[in-house]
Amino acid sequence: MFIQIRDIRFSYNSVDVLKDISFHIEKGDLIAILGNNGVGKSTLIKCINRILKPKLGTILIEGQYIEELGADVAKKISYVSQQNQATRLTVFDAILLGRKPYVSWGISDKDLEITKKVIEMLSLHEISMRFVDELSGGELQKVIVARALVQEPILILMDEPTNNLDIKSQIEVMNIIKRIIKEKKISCLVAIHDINLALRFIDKFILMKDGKIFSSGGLEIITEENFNKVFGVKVKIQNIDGRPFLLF
Ligand SMILES: Nc1ncnc2c1ncn2[C@@H]1O[C@H](COP(=O)(O)OP(=O)(O)OP(=O)(O)O)[C@@H](O)[C@H]1O
Repeated sequence: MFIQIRDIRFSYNSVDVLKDISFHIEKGDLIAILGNNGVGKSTLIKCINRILKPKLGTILIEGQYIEELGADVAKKISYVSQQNQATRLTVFDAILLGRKPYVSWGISDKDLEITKKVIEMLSLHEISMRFVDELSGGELQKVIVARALVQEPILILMDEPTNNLDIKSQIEVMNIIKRIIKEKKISCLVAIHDINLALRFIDKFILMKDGKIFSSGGLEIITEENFNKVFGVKVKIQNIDGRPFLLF
């Protein structure tokens, strides 16, 4: 298996937030983590990225314990966080920063080459010399995704990548994520609040409730019964153009 998350437990002070979380991620998977505010989505992402240290449990990346990877974790996993500060850097430099895990004695031709390729891939060439703090929310988000990509990870963790974006930018960012997962044969785990956006673009889900996985799987777990229990509200799910759509 590509990535295995086994029996993860995590508490802030003595409050248990994650309780025995286990699941696996296959190559090419795009998985949405869905659940109410405070259920532990961000905490789970931070545990996988080792920003937080779980109290119990193991994570295996391509069969290797994550602890054994040391600083090389940053070459395997990239992280798009909820808060992204716009800085006084050009788009090119901000994306190049994603090569940091590989830079030892200075920036190499390979670092520049990969950065240029990703800029091309995400059609950012026209804004590559603009300052990041002068970009729109959607442009900035694409830059953040680009920075995660130049890291050449096998897994991208994303915490609300479409927050504060208009509909057009949300669709654009989701399409980019889907395309990249397919082209690069990597995997992506996304915590996302916009359920209908997730249902439109994503085919695998982890439904979280009370710090646990309530259910995980494909579109078959997207049922009114599951959603009523997970979100604690009565919802209706309808099929529109072959995709489920949530009404509430
Ligand atoms: N640094 C912290 N110290 C103490 N408690 C925290 C800390 N960060 C988060 N928590 C608590 O842990 C629980 C899980 O938080 P987390 O941010 O993982 O949830 P989430 O599902 O991502 O929420 P949201 O959907 O609102 O982003 C919440 O009850 C939250 O208040």
